[in-house]
Amino acid sequence: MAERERGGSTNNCDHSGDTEPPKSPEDESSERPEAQYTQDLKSVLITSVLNLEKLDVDLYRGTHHWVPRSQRLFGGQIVGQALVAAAASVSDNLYAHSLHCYFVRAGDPKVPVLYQVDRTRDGRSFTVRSVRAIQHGQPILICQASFHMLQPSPLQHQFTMPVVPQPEDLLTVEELIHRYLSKPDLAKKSRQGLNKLLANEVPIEIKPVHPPHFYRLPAAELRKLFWVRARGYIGEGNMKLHCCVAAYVSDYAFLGTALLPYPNYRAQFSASLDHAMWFHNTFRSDEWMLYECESPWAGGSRGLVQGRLWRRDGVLAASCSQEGVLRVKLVTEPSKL
Ligand SMILES: CCCC(=O)SCCNC(=O)CCNC(=O)[C@H](O)C(C)(C)COP(=O)(O)OP(=O)(O)OC[C@H]1O[C@@H](n2cnc3c(N)ncnc32)[C@H](O)[C@@H]1OP(=O)(O)O
Repeated sequence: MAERERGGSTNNCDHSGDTEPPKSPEDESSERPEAQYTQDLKSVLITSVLNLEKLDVDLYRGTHHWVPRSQRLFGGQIVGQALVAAAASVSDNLYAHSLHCYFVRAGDPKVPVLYQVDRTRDGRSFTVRSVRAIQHGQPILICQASFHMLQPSPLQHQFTMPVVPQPEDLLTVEELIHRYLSKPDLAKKSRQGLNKLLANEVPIEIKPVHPPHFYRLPAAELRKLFWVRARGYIGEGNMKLHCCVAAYVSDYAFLGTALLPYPNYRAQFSASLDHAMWFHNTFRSDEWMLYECESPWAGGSRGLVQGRLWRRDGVLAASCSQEGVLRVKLVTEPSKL
């Protein structure tokens, strides 16, 4: 990991000495042998994106890796970095259980983001942190994160994970794009669009359960299901870090779920307004998780989306919610992703 100056880095992603949360037998998920991981490159999410530079007590600086075409900062990056900053000031026996964020200004990809942490309260079992992400002297995100000491309880239930094909039986987005690109009759404009998508250096891997029809109007599909994991190796590490990675991942393509019932409309302007997450169980963000996304409501140029991140053994890892502004126009072609 590249060392940062001035007091080192926050996520200290190796965390090899960190205490891990106790595991129940169903928590033991080992889908890829450790030997195979070691051949992979370390995830850029932990070497760079979530590796904040510590400037002072409770003050950090984060830089950008992948910037979306909108040229505003990716919301998941800001939430993930805010959670890294918050987690740095809580003790090792506390785990993030929820966060609530508002995106109040568009992030500027030309300058870094400062994260200022307020130690709101240290309780007996719960600890709360407030984080302001700042650019040009003004907040772009306000985030509240709460951490909890593990406390066993007889109350325990969850929904059941949807039955879907396993990731090994599905293609990645890149493989799907290559398949389209191999079609000789593909229009030049479509080819250019797909090549642009390929050039995206998104640090996460995705396998859609229902492969998108990039250039045909899809049948109205109300639920989005895809397998997702961080690119590269993160390792058992500590659970706080996996939550930060999941926060990053959870915002990717999330708001688009609210457009699924409207294949004839394309977003002219879309931006997430808020983002909330609840962490339920231990998981590894560098292992395949099923992201089940649905939109219970849209109206008034806004849409609400809700998501569930499932471990592949059927354990509910996290739940997410987001509202976004969606200003659309009528089109004859569907969106490209
Ligand atoms: C989908 C990707 C997921 C993401 O990661 S998004 C990244 C994370 N989220 C964000 O960056 C959002 C940050 N927050 C913000 O930018 C602002 O708070 C937010 C949501 C724009 C609201 O700020 P306001 O000042 O109230 O802005 P606004 O809504 O009035 O204008 C925003 C742009 O929309 C335009 N607009 C306003 N009313 C419109 C209308 N009726 N029809 C079409 N366009 C309209 C308005 O001109 C403005 O455009 P522009 O930014 O000036 O180019």
